[in-house]
Amino acid sequence: MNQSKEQRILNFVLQNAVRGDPCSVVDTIDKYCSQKEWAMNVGCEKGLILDKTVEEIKPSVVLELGTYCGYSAIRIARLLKAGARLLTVEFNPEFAAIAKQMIEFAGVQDKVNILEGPSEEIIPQLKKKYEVDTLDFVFLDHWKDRYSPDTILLQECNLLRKGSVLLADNVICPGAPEFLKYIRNNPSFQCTNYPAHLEYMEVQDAMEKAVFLG
Ligand SMILES: Cn1cnc(CNC(=O)c2cc(-c3ccc(F)cc3)cc(O)c2O)c1
Ligand SMILES: [Mg+2]
Repeated sequence: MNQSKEQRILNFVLQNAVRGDPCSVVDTIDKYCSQKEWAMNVGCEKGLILDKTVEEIKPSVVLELGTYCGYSAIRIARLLKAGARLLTVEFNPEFAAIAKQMIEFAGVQDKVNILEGPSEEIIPQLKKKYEVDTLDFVFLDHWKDRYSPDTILLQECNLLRKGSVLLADNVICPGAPEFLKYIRNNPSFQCTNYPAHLEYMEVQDAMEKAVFLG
C-alpha cells in the first residue's frame, strides 16, 4: 500500500530533522513542502505572523482547530511558557496519527493535547472534559466553512473572555468569505487583516486577527 503524502513528510522529518528541536522540525517540513510536495501547513511567512501573535499574547490556554501534520502546533508550542498548554483538534485520524509522531519527535508533546474528532463535538466538551475555563488564543485552520459556525459555538459555550484572540488562516485562499462577513460586522470583535501568500506559493492569501471585546 503506497504511502500518503503526510507519511512521506513525517519520514523526511524523522530522517533529516534534529529530535527534540522544534525549529529544525518546522524548517525541515518547510524544506520538503517547498522543494518536493506542496502541503497545507501554514508555512514560514504566515508562520511568522502566528509566532508574533503568540509572543504578544503569551497565552496560557490555546485552542487550534485543524492540526494536519502538527506544523503549527509545534510552532505554537515551542513559544509557550512553562505550564501553558495547546489543545489541537483534528477530524482526520490519519492526520492526527502523523501529527502525534511529529509533535513527539519535536519534543513538545508535554504542552500539546491532540483531540481527535469534529470541532462541533469537541468544542462543547472543552470546559468539562478538558478542564478549560476560557481560551486566551484560538488558531482557526480547519475546514473554512466551519470558521464562523465554530466562532459562534465558542461564544455559546462561554469559552471566550474579554481580550481572547482569534487568528484565522486562509481568509483569501481558499477563502473564508462567510467568516469575514460575520466577524467584520460583529461589534463584539476588533478585526485586523494581515496580507500574506499561500504557503510555498506566489498566490495571495491573508490571515485575519479578531479580538473578542466581551
Ligand atoms: C483535508 N483537510 C483537513 N483540514 C483541512 C483544512 N485546511 C484546508 O483546507 C487548507 C487548504 C489550503 C489550500 C488547498 C488547496 C489549494 F489549492 C489552496 C489552498 C491551504 C490551507 O492553508 C488550508 O488550511 C482540510
Ligand atoms: Mg491553512
